Amino acid sequence: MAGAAPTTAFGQAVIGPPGSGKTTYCLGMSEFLRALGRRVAVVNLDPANDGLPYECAVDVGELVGLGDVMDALRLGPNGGLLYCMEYLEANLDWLRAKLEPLRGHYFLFDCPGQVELCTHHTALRSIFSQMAQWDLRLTAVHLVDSHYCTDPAKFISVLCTSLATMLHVELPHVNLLSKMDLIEHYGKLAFNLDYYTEVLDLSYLLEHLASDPFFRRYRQLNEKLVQLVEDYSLVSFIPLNIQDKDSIQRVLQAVDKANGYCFGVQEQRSLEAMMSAAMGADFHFSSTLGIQEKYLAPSEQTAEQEAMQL
Ligand SMILES: Nc1nc2c(ncn2[C@@H]2O[C@H](COP(=O)(O)OP(=O)(O)OP(=O)(O)O)[C@@H](O)[C@H]2O)c(=O)[nH]1
Ligand SMILES: [Mg+2]
Repeated sequence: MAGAAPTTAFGQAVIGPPGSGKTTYCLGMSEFLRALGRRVAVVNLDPANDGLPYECAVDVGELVGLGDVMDALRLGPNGGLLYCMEYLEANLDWLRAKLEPLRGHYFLFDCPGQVELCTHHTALRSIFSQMAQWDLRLTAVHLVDSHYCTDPAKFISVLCTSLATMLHVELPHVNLLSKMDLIEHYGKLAFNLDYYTEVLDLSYLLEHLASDPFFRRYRQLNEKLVQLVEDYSLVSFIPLNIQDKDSIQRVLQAVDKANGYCFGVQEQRSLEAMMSAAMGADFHFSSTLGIQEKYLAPSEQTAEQEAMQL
């Protein structure tokens, strides 16, 4: 890797709110990367994740069990999960010993969905910064459900949490709008898609909110929040349809650029050339990535599923 020692490892820290699609992303991205010829190791850092759909190289559940913590310390799921992450932070030699034999792999870290872990709690950030000391160059891949584009107020809150996450996690960063295969089912968006992905002039969002009597009272607050996001001008999104290889390719190019992987000698050829060589027309994911029928856009449902619904 240009500028990278032979021991340098690369990977993605997959973060985002509960249900945003992190685990499904790790499955889809790992299949895509393996088709590209990368040796992939998926590491589960979410003690609440059970029934993992992917081949898990390291599972934090071997170190600390959320159920045990909740029982022993009489904590709820959220407090229990934060305790587990603090316990992992205090026992990083365990994680290092697990990762060492995987040198040469490309890592995907499937992280917990608690928003506070990415906006103000320090455990996850210090785990990432410790990994940087181990010469593991990560890109934070932050998933946000594209459903939030359907409501201006929700989109403003997503902009704020995305900005707070970027400033707190302190990693090269890519924001994704996930579940784009469902976007048409959410009804007509107020603006076209690149308004949301490029985060263009947010004053239009405010106009939209002002028309709602409930939000009219909070106009000044919304103006300040929008101004904060615009002042930093850090937030933008890449739309992701996890079942579409061109969509994943665009995400991977942004991720590889962010953490410097793309400047490496390992893949002299451009990613596109790698894709067409490795993918061909017949590349397909091994399953619907565990996306339950109820989440599948009708176009994705097979004929027999449709027949069953008649
Ligand atoms: N249609 C569709 N459904 C998806 C997609 N990604 C995830 N889902 C569904 O959304 C639900 C949540 O997905 P997960 O991958 O478990 O989300 P997560 O972020 O790991 O959730 P937590 O582990 O609870 O934080 C599952 O039922 C998935 O099948 C997608 O791209 N499209
Ligand atoms: Mg998950």
